[in-house]
Amino acid sequence: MLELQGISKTFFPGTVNERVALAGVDLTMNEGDFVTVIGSNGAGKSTLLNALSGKLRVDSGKILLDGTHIGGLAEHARARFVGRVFQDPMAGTAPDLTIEQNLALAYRRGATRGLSLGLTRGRREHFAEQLARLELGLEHRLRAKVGLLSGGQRQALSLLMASFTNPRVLLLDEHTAALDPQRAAQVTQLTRDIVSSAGLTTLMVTHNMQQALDLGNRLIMMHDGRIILELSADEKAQATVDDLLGEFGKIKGAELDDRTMLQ
Ligand SMILES: Nc1ncnc2c1ncn2[C@@H]1O[C@H](COP(=O)(O)OP(=O)(O)OP(=O)(O)O)[C@@H](O)[C@H]1O
Repeated sequence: MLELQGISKTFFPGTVNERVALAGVDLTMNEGDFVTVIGSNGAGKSTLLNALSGKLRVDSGKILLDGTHIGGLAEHARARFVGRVFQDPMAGTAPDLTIEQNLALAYRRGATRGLSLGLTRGRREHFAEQLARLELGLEHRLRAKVGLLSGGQRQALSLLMASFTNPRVLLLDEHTAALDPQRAAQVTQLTRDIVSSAGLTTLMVTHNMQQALDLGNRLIMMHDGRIILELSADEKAQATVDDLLGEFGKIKGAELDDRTMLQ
């Protein structure tokens, strides 16, 4: 179980640039919960994921994984149990390394430095099996440099790498936003398959309302550093994009991203 208890973060406190990014967020996720996160611009969505991954330290509040406080652990220490995929397809993979080298690095994530990549025959076979799940033919290109892949292929690979070691928490930060609609749909489907087959506890930020409704079993809406709406599985199943836009309409001054408005 993952529990966020009153987590808060203010950037540049006490200055003219002060920004309250998280204002006491409480969220409890059970094992296997897949929560989609939507919100206005600057609502605190990325900051929430950064707080969970350890990229930034919160000012107050607790992050508990099965009752253990992990808020004090550095990002590299959390990498063992937190997987993350970013919006930028270039962010999750190393372009100058081959597909198998990237996978090997993901495989030993969180292990002590200095170990070899351990690219044994058995390991390569395992990688090929995993890559075959993507249905992109990458299992035949284990020694190709990742820099040669398309954005969609790299994002699919990032997703596989992030989920490879069965992380306790998977964080998806608008991971389909930079892809064309066809590739985005493919990576969305892959997300559904990978998360459900491994039963991963997942938080996914998206500006795509339909995607937020289609994926996952719960939905939260954020504004001004707070969770202002939570939908349970049943409520989410019945909700429409218009309902969500209606909820946004109730927030005074909420700025929605152009990508949200265009849907
Ligand atoms: N590193 C930072 N330094 C200063 N302010 C920051 C930093 N990161 C985020 N903020 C501010 O914190 C607030 C929340 O930002 P955050 O990026 O979490 O929002 P978001 O919901 O992800 O927004 P968007 O959908 O526009 O990407 C904003 O006011 C933002 O300007």
